[in-house]
Amino acid sequence: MAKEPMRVLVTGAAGQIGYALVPMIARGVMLGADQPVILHMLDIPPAAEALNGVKMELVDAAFPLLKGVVATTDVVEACTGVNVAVMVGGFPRKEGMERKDVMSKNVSIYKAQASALEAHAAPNCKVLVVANPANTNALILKEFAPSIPEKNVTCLTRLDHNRALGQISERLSVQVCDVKNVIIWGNHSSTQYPDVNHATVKTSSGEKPVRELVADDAWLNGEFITTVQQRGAAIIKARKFSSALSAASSACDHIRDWVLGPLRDICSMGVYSDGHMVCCWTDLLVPVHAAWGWKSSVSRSTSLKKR
Ligand SMILES: NC(=O)C1=CN([C@@H]2O[C@H](COP(=O)(O)OP(=O)(O)OC[C@H]3O[C@@H](n4cnc5c(N)ncnc54)[C@H](O)[C@@H]3O)[C@@H](O)[C@H]2O)C=CC1
Ligand SMILES: O=C([O-])CC(=O)C(=O)O
Repeated sequence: MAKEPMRVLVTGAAGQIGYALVPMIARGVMLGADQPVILHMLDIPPAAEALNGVKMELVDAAFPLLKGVVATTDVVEACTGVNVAVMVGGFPRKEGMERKDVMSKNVSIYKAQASALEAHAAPNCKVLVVANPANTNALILKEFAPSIPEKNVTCLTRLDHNRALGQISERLSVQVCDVKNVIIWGNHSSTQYPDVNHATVKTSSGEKPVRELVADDAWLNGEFITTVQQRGAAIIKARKFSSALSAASSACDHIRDWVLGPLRDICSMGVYSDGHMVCCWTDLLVPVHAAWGWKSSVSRSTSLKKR
């Protein structure tokens, strides 16, 4: 029997991440190839015409899984009945800025949208905050939507996780799908800690630790970490815009693993923390005292199986 459609909200849908993300959702990349979806797209009034253009393209692409599109500048209409909310709306940083430099503009957006989600989203709505500073925006959203369970409010560190996989794959000239179990600790900022201490690569003679195969601790403890930490800035320098297709794809990975699970490998996501960080996968739970991140920010890597 065909599944009931799930309603997926994308805020900032007329922007560059939105433009890359909505076709991925409509194709089943986020929720599965047998899951019909109704897309709710929100943007601000100055972007209404562009938003309508995105809607026209979604119609023109004739996605079989796409059962409806709500394109609106009304936050209540956008949030009504949504099962998944991907919060991309906000302002990106420009070259030379840190992500925290867009905080004052973006944080106020998350207060208003939290209230609308709290009042109108479906029960158990799962929220992913992408807009920067992603951890802080997620914290604001959680505070202003107290009836949404805190475990349902997350932010994106999967892009950093995927970047770490990509760097290891390039360094070792192996397929990225053969690299697993990197961890991103801390915030989606230049203070994050990409950790390869549990990471392995599938080889013809079994799984091998990344540290053993790379055999260059100076690189792993130095250039590798700064490359992942600074990758967003490097993309801005090269493209003059911040990353979009990789952010959209990583948002799909985040929600897919969360909703569809079960996980076999470690994945990284920002979740609410009481000051500790926990990394767990399969049945193994490894608590680590928080050495970075700020108090009550969302900053841990976790297996969704435990959530
Ligand atoms: N967490 C992560 O890994 C990443 C986060 N980002 C962040 O994602 C955000 C979006 O990036 P882009 O799509 O490149 O920016 P963009 O400027 O292309 O698009 C943002 C969209 O949000 C809309 N918007 C602004 N205020 C809004 C509001 N109150 N309600 C709904 N929509 C609103 C804008 O009109 C625009 O269409 C930025 O904050 C960026 O820094 C970007 C890449 C990775
Ligand atoms: O760096 C930025 O501003 C955009 C972003 O968060 C990323 O690409 O990681």
